[in-house]
Amino acid sequence: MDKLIIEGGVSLHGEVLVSGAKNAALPILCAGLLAETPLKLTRVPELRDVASTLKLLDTMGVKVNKQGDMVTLDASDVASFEATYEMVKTMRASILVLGPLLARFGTARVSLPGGCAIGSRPVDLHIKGLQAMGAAMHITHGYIQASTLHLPNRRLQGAKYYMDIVTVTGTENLMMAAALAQGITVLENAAKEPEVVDLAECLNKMGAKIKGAGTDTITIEGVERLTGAEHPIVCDRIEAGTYMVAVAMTGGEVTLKNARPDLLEAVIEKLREAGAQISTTAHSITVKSSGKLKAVNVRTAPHPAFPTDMQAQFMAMNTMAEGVSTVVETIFENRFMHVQELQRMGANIEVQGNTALVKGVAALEGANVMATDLRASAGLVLAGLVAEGETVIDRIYHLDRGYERLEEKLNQLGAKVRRAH
Ligand SMILES: CC(=O)N[C@H]1[C@@H](OP(=O)(O)OP(=O)(O)OC[C@H]2O[C@@H](n3ccc(=O)[nH]c3=O)[C@H](O)[C@@H]2O)O[C@H](CO)[C@@H](O)[C@@H]1O
Ligand SMILES: C=C(OP(=O)(O)O)C(=O)O
Repeated sequence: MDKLIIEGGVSLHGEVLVSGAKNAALPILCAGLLAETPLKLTRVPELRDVASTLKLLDTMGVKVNKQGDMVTLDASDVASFEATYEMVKTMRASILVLGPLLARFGTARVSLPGGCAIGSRPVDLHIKGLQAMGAAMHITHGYIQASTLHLPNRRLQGAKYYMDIVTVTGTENLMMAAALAQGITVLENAAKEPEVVDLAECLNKMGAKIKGAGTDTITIEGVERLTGAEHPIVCDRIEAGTYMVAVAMTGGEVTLKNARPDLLEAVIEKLREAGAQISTTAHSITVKSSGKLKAVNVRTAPHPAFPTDMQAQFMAMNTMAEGVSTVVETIFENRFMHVQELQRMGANIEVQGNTALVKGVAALEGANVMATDLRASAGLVLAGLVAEGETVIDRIYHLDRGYERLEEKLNQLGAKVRRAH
C-alpha cells in the first residue's frame, strides 16, 4: 500500500495551478447520462474518484473518451441502469447516477451507500425528493429500486420539495432529475455550494432551464430532452484552500493560479485572522506568511460559511499556532478521525462531542500516522510539512481520491515529499 514520506520544516515558494474540482466533476460526469448527444468537459481532474465514475458510466454503456483533462461522454446508447454495491462502496458519489438514470430512462437500480469514516451519511432526502416527483422508490437487498413507468409518458412530475437538511449531492441529484421532468420543480433549502452552481451552469448549456442555483431556492422548468455541450469544470476551492493553509503553516509565498477567491471567502478571512497575508485577483490568490500564526476558532456550516472539507486542515494549522482554539464540526458527526493521528505528532487536542479544543504547541514531531479519509489525510500532510523530522503517512489512497498530483505540486513549491510502495 502506498505511503507518503514527508520531511518537515521547509517553507513553500512559487506558483501552483489549481485543478478542476472533484465535487463538481463527479456530478457533471453523471449529468452526461442525461444528454442525447456527446458532452465535452475540460479541466477534469486526474483523480481516483473521476476514474471510478468513468468506469461506472462505461459499465452502463456510456462511451467515454479521455484525453488529458478533456473527457467526452456519449450516452446515446445506454444499456444498463445500475450502480452496483462494488462501485458505490468505492465512491459514495455514485449515488449521483440515480437522478439522471431515472429521469431519462424511467428506471434505476443503485446500491445504497453505507456509512463511512466521517459519518452515517444517509440518502433519505434524495429518495424522498424523487418520491415527491412521483417516482416509485423501493429499497430491497441494499439497493434503491426506482421507477417512473407508472407515470404519464413515464416522466417524473415537477414538484415543490423542501429539504429539511442542506444536502449537496441531494440537491444535485434532484436538480438533474427535475431537468427532464414534466413541469416545474422548486427545491427549497437547497445547497448553495459553488459545485451546485457549476452543475446548473453545465445543465443549462445542455438545454435545461434552471434558475436560482447558488441561492437556497432553485427552480427547474423541465424540458423534454437535453443535448451535449462544452463545459470547463470549476476550480477546486478545497484543493486551493489546502495549499493556502500549507503556505500559511510553513511560511513562504505562493500564488495559486486558476483559483477563485470569491468561492473561498470564509477560508480567506480565517487565514487572515491567523496572520497570513492574502492578496487576490479574479483568478488567482497569493498567500504570504512568516509561519508564525495565531490560533483561530472554526465552525463548519453549509456554504458560504466555513466548509467542513477544510476543517481537518485548519485543525492541523491550529495545533502549531499560538493560543487556544475551538473547532466545531456541525455537518458530519464523526469528522475528527485526524485528531488521534495529530496527537501522535505531539498535538494537544481534546474532543468533546462535536467540538475540539486545540492548544497550540511549540512544534509538531514527525511520526508514523494513518490516513482515515480524504481531508483527514490532507490535514496530516500539512502537519507533516511543518513537523520536526520525518512523517510517514499510510493509506494515502484516500488522498488520491481528491488531490491531483499532490506530491508533485508540493515538491514544485519546495516541499520534500515522496511516495513509497
Ligand atoms: C461528492 C461531494 O460533493 N461531496 C461533498 C458533499 O457530500 P454529501 O453531498 O454527501 O454531503 P451532504 O451535503 O449530503 O451532507 C450534509 C449532511 O446532511 C446529511 N444528509 C444528507 C443527505 C440526506 O439524504 N440525508 C441526510 O441526513 C448528511 O449525513 C450530513 O450530515 O457535501 C459535503 C458537505 O459539504 C462535503 O463534505 C463533501 O465533500
Ligand atoms: C467528503 C468528501 O468527499 P465524498 O463526499 O466524495 O466522500 C470530501 O471531498 O471531502
